[in-house]
Amino acid sequence: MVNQRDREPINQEEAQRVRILSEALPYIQKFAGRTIVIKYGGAAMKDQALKKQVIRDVVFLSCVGMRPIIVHGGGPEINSWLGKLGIEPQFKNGLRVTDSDTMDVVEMVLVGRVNKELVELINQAGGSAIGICGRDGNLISARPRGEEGIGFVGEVSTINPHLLESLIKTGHVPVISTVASDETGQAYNINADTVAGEIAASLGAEKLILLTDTLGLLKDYTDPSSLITHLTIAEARSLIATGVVQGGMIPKVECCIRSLAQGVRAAHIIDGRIPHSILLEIFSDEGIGSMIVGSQYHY
Ligand SMILES: Nc1ncnc2c1ncn2[C@@H]1O[C@H](COP(=O)(O)OP(=O)(O)O)[C@@H](O)[C@H]1O
Ligand SMILES: CC(=O)N[C@@H](CCC(=O)OP(=O)(O)O)C(=O)O
Repeated sequence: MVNQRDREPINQEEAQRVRILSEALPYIQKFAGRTIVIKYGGAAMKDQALKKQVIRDVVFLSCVGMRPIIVHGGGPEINSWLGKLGIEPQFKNGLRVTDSDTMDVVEMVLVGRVNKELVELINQAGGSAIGICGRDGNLISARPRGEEGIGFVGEVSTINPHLLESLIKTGHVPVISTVASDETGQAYNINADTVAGEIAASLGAEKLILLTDTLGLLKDYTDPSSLITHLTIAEARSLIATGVVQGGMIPKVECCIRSLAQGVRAAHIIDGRIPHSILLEIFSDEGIGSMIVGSQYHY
């Protein structure tokens, strides 16, 4: 071991490392014990190296005393398995048309593959993940969305947060697939953004973070320099009404608004393609991507 008096003076690289660690302290203190719901979308899951960084970020949050929960998607992987089985994926208003065969594939892919891979990666990175779907512990009761010709697409009827509360209190990281059943046991396919928003609301989460494949909310989504960094619920509603927010971004903004109205403190739409985007969001004042807040929020 080097005697302290013989040690070289701290070099620039070490100084930088120490500064970064020291700057993290106020955020660790602010968010320790707080629940952070992260929706990890299939679009941001395509790159295996990035996926491992997302997982490390989640394990980091858990190790410093925060309570992360992952709600995952997996749309591209479902499409790929449907293709292997000769079934053409179909969508209506961004939601998958889910007949009985498609429902079986959705459940097999989300619960059997995507969920277990994420659980495995978290555990390999030193965390303790538990994979569940809406059916486990009566977490989510589903009801049909009831739109003509859309099949077994569901929406959340109720959330029972007790199982999640006991898992996060004991340091586990719940990893949730968004398949749930109704009172007859019929399975439904629910959009993962919607589920993440409802879970965040039911737990009074500190933050809802939606990881996707765009910088955040853009005024003009062909122009990256038009990123909207901060906005209120009212401004978010007007972006939908004026058509600035379109397609797959509509359910994201809607679930942010719904969760904020039910007490979540801040909702973030961030770019999962940026390495360590979760840490960049949580451990800096400026954050990244777009942050939507309720009117009572103080920066
Ligand atoms: N105003 C906007 N700002 C940014 N992206 C937008 C906007 N309006 C629509 N989009 C689209 O929404 C997409 C994200 O939704 P989606 O593809 O459903 O993501 P995920 O698979 O992560 O759930 C973006 O890639 C972008 O094409
Ligand atoms: C009803 C509906 O569309 N369900 C989605 C559920 C998965 C999901 O939301 O995945 P992403 O977040 O990767 O898009 C689907 O079947 O693709």
